[in-house]
Amino acid sequence: MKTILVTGGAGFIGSNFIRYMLSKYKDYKIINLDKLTYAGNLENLKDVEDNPNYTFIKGDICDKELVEEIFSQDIDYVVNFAAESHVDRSIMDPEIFVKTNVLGTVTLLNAAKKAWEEGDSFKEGKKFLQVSTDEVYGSLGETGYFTETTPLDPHSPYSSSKAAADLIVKAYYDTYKMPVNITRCSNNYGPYQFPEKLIPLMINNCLNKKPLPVYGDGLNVRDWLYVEDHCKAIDLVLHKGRIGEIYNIGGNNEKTNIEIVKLIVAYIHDNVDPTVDESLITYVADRKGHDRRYAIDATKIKEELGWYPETKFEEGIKKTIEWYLKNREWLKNVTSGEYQKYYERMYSNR
Ligand SMILES: Cc1cn([C@H]2C[C@H](O)[C@@H](COP(=O)(O)OP(=O)(O)O[C@H]3O[C@H](C)C(=O)[C@H](O)[C@H]3O)O2)c(=O)[nH]c1=O
Repeated sequence: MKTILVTGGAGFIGSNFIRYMLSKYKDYKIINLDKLTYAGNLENLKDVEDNPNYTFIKGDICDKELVEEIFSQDIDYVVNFAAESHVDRSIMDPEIFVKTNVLGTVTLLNAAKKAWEEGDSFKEGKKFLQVSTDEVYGSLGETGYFTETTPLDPHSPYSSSKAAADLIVKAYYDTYKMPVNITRCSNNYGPYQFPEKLIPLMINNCLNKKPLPVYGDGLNVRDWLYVEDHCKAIDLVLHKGRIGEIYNIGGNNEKTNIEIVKLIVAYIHDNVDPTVDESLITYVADRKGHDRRYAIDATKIKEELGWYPETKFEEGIKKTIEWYLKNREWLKNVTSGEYQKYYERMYSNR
């Protein structure tokens, strides 16, 4: 029996992780601490809300009192998903990214340290897992891959805040020998992703026959990872990762943005609405400081823990689009109200 504190569990990756863990470990307790920002949604966990092993707490990881109170329970693992994660929003409004991503991480680390310390060391079997991103490494040219030893060179306020948090986590290992791991994943896709990110945004716009805004020349490259494969990797690192280590988690699946958009258009055209076609694609002003290419070398996690991305992209993207088609009500709910204002602000002057 283990108790895991999952932060940001009502978000995209966090909710997929909670679902995965509850179904795999019937005797694990999961506490989900989530602030329920615009991107966190309890609808994402409707199917598990009555599970006796699952508890939800609404709150901010920056709230020291609340976090310390949660640690009055015997927490074995922390998996810190809670983060402001959208690069474009970080360009418009950096402050909240530093607050949640950096200060929030330190608040969690401090509470875990206080609860787990035993004399000069830490109680057995505890771990703090920081979920990070390949964006901390910066941008690649046409060749090469990020390894765990690639120097940090973040460019956006978002990636800089994540790099700062990674360094704080590392400092707690270097200084206090706190049991930590850092994972750095590539671009995730799959069910429950908020439609500010490329794939669900394009699906939603196709379904509403709205222009498909492609930044710059559309040739930026991302390495796409199916969210369930990411959850499996985190589970492995949590249980078997060597203390103090960083693990890259990549999809081994590089695609240009325009390839992704055309693929979504073709799927919707062929399966849903034949009037949706590539004429919806609209090239718009580029993202400021837009990283050109991300590509991950995931040799370490494969060799040490036997993990590799199992889901082929063709299969994953099909499952993803079909999930959005089956969950149009969810899509409609998350894109009403505030989302419209965000969309106007983000795209009207591009
Ligand atoms: C929303 C949008 C995006 N794009 C481009 C910009 C990027 O080159 C690519 C993917 O953008 P997105 O914002 O979905 O994701 P990234 O900026 O690569 O970052 C994502 O993957 C990493 C790992 C994280 O850590 C971030 O949290 C996560 O948001 O599509 C467009 O061309 N048009 C659009 O409307």
